[in-house]
Amino acid sequence: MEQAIIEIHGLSKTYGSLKAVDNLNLRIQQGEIFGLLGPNGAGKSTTILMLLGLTEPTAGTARICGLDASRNPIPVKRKVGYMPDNVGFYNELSALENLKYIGRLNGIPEHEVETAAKDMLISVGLEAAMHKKAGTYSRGMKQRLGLADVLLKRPEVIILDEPTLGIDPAGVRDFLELIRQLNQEQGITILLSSHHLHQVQQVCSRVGIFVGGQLLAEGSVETLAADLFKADPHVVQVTLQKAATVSENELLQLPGVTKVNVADTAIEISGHADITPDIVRYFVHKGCDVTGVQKRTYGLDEIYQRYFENNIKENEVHNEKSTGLFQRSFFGRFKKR
Ligand SMILES: Nc1ncnc2c1ncn2[C@@H]1O[C@H](COP(=O)(O)OP(=O)(O)OP(=O)(O)O)[C@@H](O)[C@H]1O
Repeated sequence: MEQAIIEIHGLSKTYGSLKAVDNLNLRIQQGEIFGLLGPNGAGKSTTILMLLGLTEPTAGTARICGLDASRNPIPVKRKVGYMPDNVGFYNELSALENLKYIGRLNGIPEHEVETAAKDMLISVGLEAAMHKKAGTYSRGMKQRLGLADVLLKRPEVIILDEPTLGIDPAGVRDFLELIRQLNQEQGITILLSSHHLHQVQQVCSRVGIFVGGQLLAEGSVETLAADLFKADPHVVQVTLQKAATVSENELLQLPGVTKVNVADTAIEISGHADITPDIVRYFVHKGCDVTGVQKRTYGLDEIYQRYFENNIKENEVHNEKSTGLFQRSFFGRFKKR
């Protein structure tokens, strides 16, 4: 089997009676952008800390860049760049001065440190602001500076913990684009932890859905969707100009149609195959004025909800209240931002 750049096997961490991470198994290949997706308290940060050798596992192993993280924390630090959710800088120093300082700490020789720092600032789009004090930077600019800081040691893997927290939508878009570029142009493997479903979906090749210390599922969004929605993978939403008498039975007679849901002028039809042409023909033949036809694709939010429907109810019966709270706050946060 091809060696993965991150290999987690049977990894657990308990704090007293709390299982923060519970028997986690995960492999991430070189060059992937992997999204660790889960709500607050799911165990993402604890997993990251174990991968960096910053906290000792209760059981299991975390290997990164061929190193056992808990046995080799210092070599791991050299190969892995870690950006926490709140990066700290010297506010009175300029971005360039901050980076030069970090470069020296990382052992970059004096005659190279200025060029190296400038190169990194240029690569993260901070060229014009490099002489400004870090204290005057916006949250988005600070995250870029954080990325430059991490890149300075030319890491093989970058771990980003909630990197887009508190950045405005345009800043998020630019930051995600930057991550994608780094991955494509420099082949850096990226592990990104987040609870923002749509952001993760935009940038990650594979995701892991992490809840209550356990990995509920992993795979590409397409694979997860195909697996979860295999009963009726194709959904067509038809909108009519005005409510018509639509016969659900007639629609159910059309080849491949498995489910019909009529709500006033909006009709949702599910099927085994792509049923769009037959559906459109049906409504036109009935003389209905069709104002919209849309094929629904399943994104991470549907996948997440389906996991809740299928797993959470059974797994967390003992903790029903907190699950409800968590579910509400998770989707609440996702929708608000
Ligand atoms: N040092 C600690 N001592 C006791 N409990 C801890 C400690 N660190 C984390 N926990 C608990 O472990 C669980 C997982 O926390 P963790 O920070 O890993 O979650 P997370 O998914 O990163 O969430 P967040 O996005 O809020 O950081 C939480 O219930 C948290 O309270």
